[in-house]
Amino acid sequence: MKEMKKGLEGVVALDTKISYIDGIQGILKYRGINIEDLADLSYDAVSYLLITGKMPDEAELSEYSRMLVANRGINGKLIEVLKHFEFGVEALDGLRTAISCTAHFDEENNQHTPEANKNKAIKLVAEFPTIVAALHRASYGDEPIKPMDNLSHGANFLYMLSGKIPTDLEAEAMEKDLILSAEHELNPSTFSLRIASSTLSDMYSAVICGLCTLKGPLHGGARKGVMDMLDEIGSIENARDYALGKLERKEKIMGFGHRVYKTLDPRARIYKDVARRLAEENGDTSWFDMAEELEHILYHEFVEIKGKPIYPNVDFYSAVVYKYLDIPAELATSIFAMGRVSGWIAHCMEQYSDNRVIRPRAHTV
Ligand SMILES: CC(=O)SCCNC(=O)CCNC(=O)[C@H](O)C(C)(C)COP(=O)(O)OP(=O)(O)OC[C@H]1O[C@@H](n2cnc3c(N)ncnc32)[C@H](O)[C@@H]1OP(=O)(O)O
Ligand SMILES: O=C([O-])CC(=O)C(=O)O
Repeated sequence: MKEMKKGLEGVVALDTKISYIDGIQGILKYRGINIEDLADLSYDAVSYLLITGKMPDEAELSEYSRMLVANRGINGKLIEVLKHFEFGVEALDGLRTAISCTAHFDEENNQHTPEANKNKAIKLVAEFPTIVAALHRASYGDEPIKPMDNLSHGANFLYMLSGKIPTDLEAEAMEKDLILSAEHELNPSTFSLRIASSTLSDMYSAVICGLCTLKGPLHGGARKGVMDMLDEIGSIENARDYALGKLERKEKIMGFGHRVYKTLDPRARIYKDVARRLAEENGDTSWFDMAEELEHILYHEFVEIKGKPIYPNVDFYSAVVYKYLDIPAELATSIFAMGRVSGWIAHCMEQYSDNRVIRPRAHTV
């Protein structure tokens, strides 16, 4: 039996054309394009790029956006189901069940043709924001707000959440958030989705595997963890004691560290810039200042204790962005999933297109 690598660290499990990470230099590309360049596009364009492998031309993008807009509405039966969820702690529990319901309502669910999969992909990308917003409103006894056709994917989500049209900067922040969250090679949720896809299970089931794996606090759940942590710290003066206390108790600090990046996650840099701009627009930079202080403290403390720094990951400044967008912490993981769903679908399709069942071995002790 070969050497066992705990947590599969450094193990290469498959070939992919979808994304590329250089964890030493801090480079991330989707389909060969740097994340810094993608961050200025629309989520629709990036979603199309991830799923089809090709940057859309004007006509292709307009047709893709038209199809997404046409599929934003959700089934009335689903809205009735959402009203029965007790929720307020982690919306992803409701989202997971809701996606399972949408599979029941889709007659193509168990059809495995490329055409059926293309239709499922559109429905999933289009419906995620509507479901998350409707779930949230239902938890307060409010009726869902109908999607607005002329708003971008991100801006429409913010509108469906609160009923207010977002400012230009808020809309830009939401689009960027979805783009930056959309894809990250063989992260845990994508890996679990690829395993499900490799058994030739259907796309909804594979996406639900992704959702369930994203939820954990060591993965996408860390974004909510950061929002809760910022609340707990409360003010910049408390940041040092909080960080030192955590390190002394050998507890993980949410939003820091990464299996692959040994330098700053390139997405964190973009998020930080957006968070700073939102703080300035808001006229209250306290969340941003507290986060930046924590980043500096941890960097220096890690150098002191472990001889190397620790950096914020994608979940750190995204949480600060959510604070300024007035997004409740319990929605953070579900909003991450709204972006990631395009990457998941791309991986599901890539697995189907050149499949071998994923089945490693265990070392029996
Ligand atoms: C979207 C995403 O999934 S991004 C990641 C989101 N998750 C988080 O933010 C949770 C906090 N971070 C972590 O738990 C980890 O850094 C992970 C899960 C992201 C990566 O885990 P691994 O690659 O297994 O690293 P591991 O946990 O072994 O950490 C290596 C060392 O750094 C320390 N370390 C890593 N992250 C942190 C952290 N956030 N806070 C404190 N110490 C940390 C570990 O204690 C360990 O120290 P040791 O060598 O003295 O034992
Ligand atoms: O790649 C990972 O392990 C986690 C991550 O950053 C992501 O999923 O975006």
